[in-house]
Amino acid sequence: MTTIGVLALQGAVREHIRSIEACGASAVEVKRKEQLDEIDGLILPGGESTTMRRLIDSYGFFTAIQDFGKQGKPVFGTCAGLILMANAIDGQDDAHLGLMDMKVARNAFGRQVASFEASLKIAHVSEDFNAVFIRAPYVLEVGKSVEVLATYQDRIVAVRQGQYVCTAFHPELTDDNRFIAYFVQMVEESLQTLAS
Ligand SMILES: NC(=O)CC[C@H](N)C(=O)O
Repeated sequence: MTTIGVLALQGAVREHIRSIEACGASAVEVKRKEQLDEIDGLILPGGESTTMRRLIDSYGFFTAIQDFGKQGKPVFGTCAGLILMANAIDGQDDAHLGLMDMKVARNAFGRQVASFEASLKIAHVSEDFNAVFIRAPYVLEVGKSVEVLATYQDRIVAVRQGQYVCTAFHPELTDDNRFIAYFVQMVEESLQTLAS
C-alpha cells in the first residue's frame, strides 16, 4: 500500500492523516528522520514556518528532506509547508529547504484578514474547490519549470514542479479530499516510475 508521511514536529498533522486515510492510502506521523525511508511521499503541514524550521534543524531533518525529494519522491507543502519549500522568501535573506523555484510572501493576505474561504478553480483537481486560508502566504514569482495550478484574485496559491506541489490554503481542513487525492496519485505515479 502507498504510505504517506506527515512531518509531525508542529502544526496541523492529524487532519492530514485523516485525509490521506480517506483517500485509501496509509498515513504515518513522521517524528524521526529514519522514518523517511519507510514512506513514499511526504507532507509538510501548515503551522508556523519559523518554528517548524527550528525543529527541522534540531531533529536533523534538513538534508534528510532535501535528499528525500532528490530521490524523486513527492513532497507536498501546505501553507507554512509552502514557505519551507520555496527557494526565496520576500524580505528575508535566507530561504529554508529551497526545493521549489519560487519566491513567496508570508502572511501576504494581510493580518486583518487572518482567515477566509474561497471557491477555487484548481488545474487537474477541481472547478470549485472550497479552499480555507489561514494567515496564508502566496507565491510572488515562479521559475519556468513551475506550473501554476490555482490563483485567487490574481495571486498564485497552488503550484507544482515535478515531484513537488504546494498550496497556500489548507486542503486537509474540509471534507473535500480531492487535492489530497491528487497528491496520493502523484505518489502512486512516482512509485511506478521509480520501479521501472
Ligand atoms: N496556516 C499557516 O500555516 C500559516 C503560515 C504562517 N503564517 C507562517 O509564516 O509560517
